Amino acid sequence: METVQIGMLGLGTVGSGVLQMIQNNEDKVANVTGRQLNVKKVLVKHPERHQKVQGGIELTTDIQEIINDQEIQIVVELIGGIHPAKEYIEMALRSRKNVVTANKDLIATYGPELSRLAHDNDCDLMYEASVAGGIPILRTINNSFSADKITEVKGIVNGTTNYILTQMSQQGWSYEKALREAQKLGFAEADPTNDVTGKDAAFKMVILSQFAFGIQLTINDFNVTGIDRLSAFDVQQAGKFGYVIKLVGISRVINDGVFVEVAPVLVPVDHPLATINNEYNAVMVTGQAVGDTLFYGRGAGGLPTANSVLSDITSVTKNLVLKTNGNFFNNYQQRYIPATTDQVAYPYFLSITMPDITGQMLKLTQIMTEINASFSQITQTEANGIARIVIITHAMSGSQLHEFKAQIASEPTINLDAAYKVLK
Ligand SMILES: NC(=O)C1=CN([C@@H]2O[C@H](COP(=O)(O)OP(=O)(O)OC[C@H]3O[C@@H](n4cnc5c(N)ncnc54)[C@H](OP(=O)(O)O)[C@@H]3O)[C@@H](O)[C@H]2O)C=CC1
Ligand SMILES: N[C@@H](CC=O)C(=O)O
Repeated sequence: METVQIGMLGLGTVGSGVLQMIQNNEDKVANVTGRQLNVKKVLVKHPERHQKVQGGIELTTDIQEIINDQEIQIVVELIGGIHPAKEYIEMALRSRKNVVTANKDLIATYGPELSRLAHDNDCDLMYEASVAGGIPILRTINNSFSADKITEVKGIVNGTTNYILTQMSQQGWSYEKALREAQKLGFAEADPTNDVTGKDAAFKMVILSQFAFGIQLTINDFNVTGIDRLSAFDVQQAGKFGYVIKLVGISRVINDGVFVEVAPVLVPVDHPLATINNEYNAVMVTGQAVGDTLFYGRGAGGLPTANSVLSDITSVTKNLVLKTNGNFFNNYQQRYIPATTDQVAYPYFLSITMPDITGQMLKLTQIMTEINASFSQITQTEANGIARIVIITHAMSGSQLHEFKAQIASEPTINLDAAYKVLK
């Protein structure tokens, strides 16, 4: 049987998982594709850390050793970040090597440019693992929603923050301890800033929106809020109201436009997304014909993510056998029209603090009446010289929220600490 030679860039959490899967499952892969897979060379930064690598695999710190190797037909990029990953992928594609990557930062930022380069060189560029780790969501949207009109894609698409929120609420861990553990387990990015600030989830929503709606966004086109400023008080108070707080990405068609956001939201405890814990992710895709569908699985971690990388490697291999490489991974294209804030209506959780509560409830009621909004739940507490009022509103538009914030800002003794959407 012929062998397809692979050059891998990176041998960290995901790279090690890919190596393990290729070695453990070679019979099945050969049966399915008609080819043996062999990882011939691996690019790393610190070769001294990888002395235990076996199986005749050559370690290198020089990308040219992979690019100039005529036997290598597939380059698997698992180093992460934009540079030098972008340049390495460009070199590989220009050398007519097919590319598989798990790099959402890169695909969300330069996906169209790299896809065009791949196409121009008759090569595949596939990136199933870039969204929701082990959940096969991109191919599912491509293949199984090819005719249905998708109206919304939303979900929990970052494993690190979901792990942190779960440990904080279920084990009472501090934010710092939960983050350290997520790093140890290999869920977090090399620099976890993108995880906790919502940027990693935003990259994934850019890619999901492209697959679901054919639109090309950047993460600067929509609001991105992470969990790094979420307070333990708000998490507890949401629980008392019957909600859990999750970092949720939403991409939703409203009239002719699309509303996109990544932010902490309150999810009712009986909503399917409320039950997604630890590093698990879930993506809910709503189609006009099919209605709601839910895809659930591990969103981070070596082997789950490696499974998605392997699904791309086997797809590329089948294309090599059939000589059909060079098609776009996704070629749906529509113009992006952002939904206006007037059109986007959700109930809100508003967390408000003040030194003294006297007369403030009346003030808040007046503001809500002025902006034509109303409360559905409200609670007040006082501790350590700080009074807090927490409100859940009925649905209000983004413009009403904006007006509420403006009026609160003009009140010297009232602070709006948090305003989170509430899922229905
Ligand atoms: N971890 C996860 O759960 C998931 C990760 N991803 C994505 O997969 C990719 C890889 O992630 P992960 O495995 O966690 O990352 P790691 O940080 O664990 O591993 C990165 C690897 O890349 C190597 N590397 C980094 N920079 C260079 C460079 N300039 N030249 C050569 N080698 C380099 C490192 O080498 P060395 O070991 O020698 O230092 C290391 O082996 C990222 O794009 C990430 O976003 C996607 C889904 C889930
Ligand atoms: N850091 C990411 C890894 C997978 O994409 C996450 O936590 O989800």
